[in-house]
Amino acid sequence: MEKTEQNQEKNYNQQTQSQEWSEKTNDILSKVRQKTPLIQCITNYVSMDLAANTLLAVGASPAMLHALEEIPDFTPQIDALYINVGTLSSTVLQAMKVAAELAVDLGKPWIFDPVAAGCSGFRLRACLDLLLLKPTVVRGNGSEIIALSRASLGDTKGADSVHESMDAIEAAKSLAQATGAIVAVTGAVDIVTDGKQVIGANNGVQMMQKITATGCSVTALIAAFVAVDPTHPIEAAAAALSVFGIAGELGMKDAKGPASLRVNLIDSLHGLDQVSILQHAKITPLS
Ligand SMILES: Nc1ncnc2c1ncn2[C@@H]1O[C@H](COP(=O)(O)OP(=O)(O)OP(=O)(O)O)[C@@H](O)[C@H]1O
Ligand SMILES: Cc1ncsc1CCO
Ligand SMILES: [Mg+2]
Repeated sequence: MEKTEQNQEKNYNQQTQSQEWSEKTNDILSKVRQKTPLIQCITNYVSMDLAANTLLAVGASPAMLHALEEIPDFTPQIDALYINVGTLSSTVLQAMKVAAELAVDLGKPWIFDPVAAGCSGFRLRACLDLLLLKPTVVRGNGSEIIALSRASLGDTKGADSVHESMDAIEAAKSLAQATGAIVAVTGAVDIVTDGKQVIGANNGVQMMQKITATGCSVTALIAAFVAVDPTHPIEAAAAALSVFGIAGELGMKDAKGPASLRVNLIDSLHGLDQVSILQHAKITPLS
């Protein structure tokens, strides 16, 4: 086959794969709207409002219940558990561990956001302990995923990343291999890996970094997507990342800055339809 023909075939295959990913994304969002999964969120105080509104906007039911005493009654009722260590304390860490163990025992997915993992010994140890409890998906920024994969304190700026997501691809792959979790890294390009294949989701706008807890909220969204498609967590994670990014792109059109984008993001998520998803989703295999 000639080189131009080979290139044409490669382009055709890539376009077909992208189209299939867009359709998958639309299907999973439709399932969330139909099934309205209940998501228990043990998350940080900063993110509670935006994460709950993100879940409601796509049709899921958020429940921000984090008391240890409530876990035996409540966790059996949920469709997925979301754990985020953003404003960690020893009390809430205990509740996180008990809830994660129970979710695993009950066969329910749990999704982990290791905010600022490389910032302090207490936080790093807590994150490494939680990883041993077998999360279905881990989603962090570049610095968080690099710190976890090296199991060491590292270059980071609190909850903000000092790394590009693409710089964390190898770290994400080795973390996925070591833990058995699907690992997602957000940034200019979001990536998702099971340790072998790497999928890129290329939606979103830079201004999303200027709204606190957008990362926490997209992890909550991943939990809702995995809740309705628990046997395909890599697809569910890529779809959630793309959907959140598309909502950011649409919301940016008449935003004046981060505050109006925050409002528009929720409106766009709520109004997202098949046409917008098929037109805007940019998910492609990177390897
Ligand atoms: N440069 C960028 N261009 C486009 N989208 C971006 C960019 N940077 C981040 N995003 C998007 O912003 C959202 C949050 O990602 P980010 O990596 O900032 O998470 P985070 O650092 O964990 O945030 P937080 O801790 O505030 O919750 C994701 O949906 C991501 O795709
Ligand atoms: C700013 C901040 N600090 C702890 S959690 C959080 C929200 C973004 O991760
Ligand atoms: Mg974060």
